[in-house]
Amino acid sequence: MGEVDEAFVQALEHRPKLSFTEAEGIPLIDLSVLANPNGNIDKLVSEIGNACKNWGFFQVINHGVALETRQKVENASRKFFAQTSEEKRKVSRDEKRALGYYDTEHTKNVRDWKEVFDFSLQDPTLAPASPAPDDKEITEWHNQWPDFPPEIREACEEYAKELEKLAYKLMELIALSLGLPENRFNSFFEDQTTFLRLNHYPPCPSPDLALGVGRHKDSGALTVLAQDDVGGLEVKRKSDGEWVLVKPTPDAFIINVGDIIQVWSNDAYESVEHRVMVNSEKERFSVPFFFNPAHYTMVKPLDELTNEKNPPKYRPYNWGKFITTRKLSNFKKLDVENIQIYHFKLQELSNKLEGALSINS
Ligand SMILES: O=C(O)CCC(=O)C(=O)O
Ligand SMILES: [Fe+2]
Repeated sequence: MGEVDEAFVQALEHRPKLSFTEAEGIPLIDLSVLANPNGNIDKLVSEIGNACKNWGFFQVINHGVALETRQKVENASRKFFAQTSEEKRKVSRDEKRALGYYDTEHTKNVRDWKEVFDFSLQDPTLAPASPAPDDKEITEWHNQWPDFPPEIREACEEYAKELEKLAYKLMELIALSLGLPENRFNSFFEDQTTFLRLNHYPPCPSPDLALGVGRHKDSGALTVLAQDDVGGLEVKRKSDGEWVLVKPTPDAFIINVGDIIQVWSNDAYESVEHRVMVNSEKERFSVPFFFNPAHYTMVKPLDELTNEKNPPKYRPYNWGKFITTRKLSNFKKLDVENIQIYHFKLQELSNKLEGALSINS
């Protein structure tokens, strides 16, 4: 099949299997008890803790986000992506503008079969001007709203606010599940760098060779994802390393632990690899909400979760510098692996550190 450009072709070992065996899927958690002021949340906290520990991924239902709010974004997203490239490129992301439309993202140096539109929850969002460790200059990320469809801005802003409430609730439940006070994580998000992404995966002539998104872990704290009814998201099951399809569940959100929770929890909860398969017939849409802390956050294992027997497994890293290093890497092909949390891991892999730091220079 010569129809897919070489840039999209995955190495043999990373190509998707197009037939699946029926496998145990990620946990489904009912959040309805949160709507009841006298509800006992102990059972819920333990379900969330088990899901974070054993899977790093789960779905939630009865989450309090109105279906209409979600549908408005999905409809606006369909209308936006149905336009010509020329129209979409009027709001392009580039080295200077961190947010907007983009269709050449690479994951692990292979191009993804997708196009995206990024916008941040807080407009503007403050972030470092460059990845250089000594550069203290701060810049503002501004949203770039397209003219069409006219309702896209309001739909996205309303959705982002609703999702933020859900993300805080989930972080509170995760804090409780780690034996921490409910509000332990809240202050990290005061000047948050949270952003949302409209993903469009067009039909692909060779779904056996390319991926919508190559295998990766999410680098932020927590991801709350809405997927449509097409399916394609696969999660690497912790118990046996098999890729498991996350079957679409109507009106559910898919939640996953990101790298920052992994570090905060000192590996009690792990960020899990996932990827997106594409489909030769159907296009697919999804909307992740990436809940990310303030740029000045020094990410490190929480003092309460470490002690002499369980010493910190990571040295602190600056979240703003991490994310700007990642963003910049989208615009130049790296000859080294992109920055990853294991580069900050103590003891193990310390020789990898040199390679990671050279990205910054
Ligand atoms: O589209 C999806 O289902 C997941 C996308 C994803 O993993 C990401 O954008 O980080
Ligand atoms: Fe992801």
